[in-house]
Formats: sequence, structure tokens, C-alpha cells
Amino acid sequence: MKRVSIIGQSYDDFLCDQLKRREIFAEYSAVDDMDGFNFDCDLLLLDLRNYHQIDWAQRIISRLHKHTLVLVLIDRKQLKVSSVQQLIGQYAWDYHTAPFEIDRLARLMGHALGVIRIRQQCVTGKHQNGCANSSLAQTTDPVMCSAAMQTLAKNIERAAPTDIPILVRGESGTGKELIARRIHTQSSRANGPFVAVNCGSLISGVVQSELFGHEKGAFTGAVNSHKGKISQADGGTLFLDEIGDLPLEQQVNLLRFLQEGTFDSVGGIRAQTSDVRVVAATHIDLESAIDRGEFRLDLFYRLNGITIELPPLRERKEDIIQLARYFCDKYAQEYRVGKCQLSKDACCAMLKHEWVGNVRELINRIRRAVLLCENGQIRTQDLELEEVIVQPYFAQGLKTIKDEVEKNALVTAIQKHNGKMDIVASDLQISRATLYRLIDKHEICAVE
Ligand SMILES: Nc1ncnc2c1ncn2[C@@H]1O[C@H](COP(=O)(O)OP(=O)(O)OP(=O)(O)O)[C@@H](O)[C@H]1O
Repeated sequence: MKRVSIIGQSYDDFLCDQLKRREIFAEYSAVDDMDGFNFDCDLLLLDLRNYHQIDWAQRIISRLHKHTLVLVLIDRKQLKVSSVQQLIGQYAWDYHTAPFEIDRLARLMGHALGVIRIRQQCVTGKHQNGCANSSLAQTTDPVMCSAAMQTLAKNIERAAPTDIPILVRGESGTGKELIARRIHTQSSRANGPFVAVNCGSLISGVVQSELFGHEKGAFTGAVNSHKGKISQADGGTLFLDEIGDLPLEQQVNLLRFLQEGTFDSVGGIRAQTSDVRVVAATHIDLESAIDRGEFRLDLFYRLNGITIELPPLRERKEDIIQLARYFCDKYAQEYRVGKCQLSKDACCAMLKHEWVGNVRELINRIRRAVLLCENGQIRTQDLELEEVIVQPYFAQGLKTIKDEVEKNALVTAIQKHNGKMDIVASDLQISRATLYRLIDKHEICAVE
């Protein structure tokens, strides 16, 4: 996401809103309140309309990064003013005269952003050459706040340095690939490649060639030899996602590779080897697939050195708010919309929601809400979630009701005071020792 700034007389709602609708997210600064202005922006729109003294504009431009593109927005009559002409002639990438047409301005800004993208690609292209594992550079550290995920993190820490095959299980969107990447980065193979294969999206007919490679001339269209994923992962980790979708005939070949360490490329005459650690993942019930004769039992045992079971998001409620905050900050920064906060109602609605699409669903709802919310406050409707209507507790015992109320009070107070335990304890009128005991009892993730 490119950083776009606007400097003008005072916050221009209409301009920012119209640009936002066209997916240009700009940060606005008023000329006489430049504290915190980011001089490192990619594109600066200088709104000079109605200004006669523009010395300040030159002072700002002189502090900008040398790659920042400057667009100037002016009144037509200003074009005749020599200081304005000088400013445009010396520093501006382009200018736009008012009364402005928002579509024309947005097109101009879009064009400028395109130029910036091309420039940046030229620069980063130089650095990326030779980076064997660039996909890992995008890896985020998983949020693992709940007790269940903390235990899981410990298990990963123990298993990662060994070469034992790991089977990661969990519903779709729970973060299986992220966990596989974490296993890789914590292993002794971290400097080797991490190669991910989605077995469900391999086109039938080329599965064998995709996994094991092929030789030149092996079939019509094989004009060059091709290294399969197993060879590409040599010295690193091979992540086999949706392993339950691997066709039966390829399961035999994979099993042979796992047992004997050798495989044949399509059209190859000599068995090949590759030093890989295999991490597989599935969201289906492999045991039922075995019963139906769709998955080989012997392959299941080979892949399942250790099982890591990722709980669905609805079963680790402590992670929900942490994840939501994490993605709120991430997208607010990426879209340059200023700070975004979750309202209490939104938090309650998130804690009640089922999250059938797990973290992936949460990301989608938060990303949309960050863009659509007003005044940086995300409400339940921005997340398109159901308002929580307090249900009568008819069917519950008194102990359950007490526990639930106690836990909610703790979570709310901890959130309200940003985890400052002395204030939380005093707000709830309990000692710190009692507070910590209750935090443990309810398995609340609270970082001071
Ligand atoms: N604990 C987490 N912390 C931060 N991001 C997460 C976490 N878990 C998942 N994500 C993010 O959620 C998205 C979905 O995760 P991922 O692709 O790893 O899920 P998956 O279980 O492999 O899904 P599928 O079964 O559909 O392939 C990704 O963008 C991932 O980065």
C-alpha cells in the first residue's frame, strides 16, 4: 500500500471521502498543524486553493523524501502567480486546477501511484534477486494467546527441530499453513526453502509431474525438464496442504518417497533423492477417508509422526479480540485510515459469533470494517455481525451464570484498562492476588 498525504488549510471531508471511495486512502494534515506529518510519504497532494502566501509549501517540499511525488491542487487564477508557477515548475510532478473534478484528480493520483509502484519494483527487484525464500518474508507471527494455542506453541517448539513428519489438522481458515511455516522457521532447515503444495488444487494428469518433476520429452509439451516440488524443497520443508485430496495413485508414490527416500520423475530413468521434512495438513476427517478406501492407512501413519490439532476459533475465545486488534492495526496502517478501535458492542458480538470460516472470516470482516467504519470506531454493524441480545439464563445453573458474569467482568475490565493489572484490580475492588487467581481460573490471556 502506497502512502498518500494531503496538506491543506483544514480537514477536507469531501475530498478525503471521495478519494476513499475510489480506494485512495490519504492522511490529511492541516498546514498549521504539521506535528507528526510523515515526510516519508510516497505521494503528496498539496492543496493550495485559496492561498496567496505559499512560502510554507516550499519549506515542506524541501523536507520530503527525494522519491516523493508532489501533486499540486490550485485555483485557475493562481496559475498566473509567479511563485506558484515556480513551485510547480521546480517541484511538482503534475498539477490540477480547481474547480476540480474528483474523477480527474483520482485518475491523476492513480497514475502517480502507478509510477511510484514501477519505481519501487525496480528498486526491490534488485534486492530480491538471489532471495531463495522470499515467500517467508511475508510470514506473520501467529497470534497464540489462548491457553490451547500456548500449549500448541510449546509442542511446536519441541517438535520443530526434529525431522519427524507432522500432520496439522483443523477446520479451514484456522491457520494450518501459518503453523507449518512456524514449524519450518523453528527447525534447523529454516534457511532452506519452504515449498507449499495444495494437493486439492493440483490438476489431475499433471499431479505426478508437479510433485516429482518430469524430463524433457517425457510427454507431448514437455519441451524442457521440470523440477517437481519435492526436488524444489531439497534441504527445507515440503508442506502438503489438503493431503486428503491427493489421488490414490500418487499416494503410493509419496509413500515410497517417505519410506525409501527415493522417487521417479515422469520419464526419468534413474531414481532421485531429496532431503525434505514433510508437514501435511488436512481439514477433512482422514480416518473416515481411510474407511471409505480413499486414503491409504500406511501413508496416514507415515505422515502422522505427530499430530497438531488447531482448535476452531470459537473454542479459543481469548484469541478473538487479540486477532481482531492485530488485524485492525494492520489494515488501518495499510489503508492509511488512522487509528481504528473496536467498540465494546463489537467485541461482545465477536465473542458470541460462531466463526465458521475461522481466522480467515475474521480477517475479512475486520478488513471491511476498517474501511467502512466512521471516526475510527468499529461497531457491530461494520462487522456485519448480529447484535448481542442478552438471553435469559433459564436453562443454566447458578454456578454457570456466576462464572460467566465473573469472566465477562474480568475481560471487560482488562480490556478497558489495557491490561494494567493494578487499575483492573482496583476497578473490580479485589486484590491483585485474587485477580491473578481468577485470570488463571478462567484461562484469560492477559498481558500486562
Ligand atoms: N493465529 C493467527 N495469527 C495471525 N494470523 C492468522 C492466525 N491464524 C490464521 N491466520 C491468518 O488467517 C488466514 C488463514 O490461515 P491459513 O491459510 O494458514 O489457514 P488454513 O487452516 O491453512 O486454511 P485452509 O484449510 O483453508 O487452507 C491467513 O491469512 C493467516 O495468515
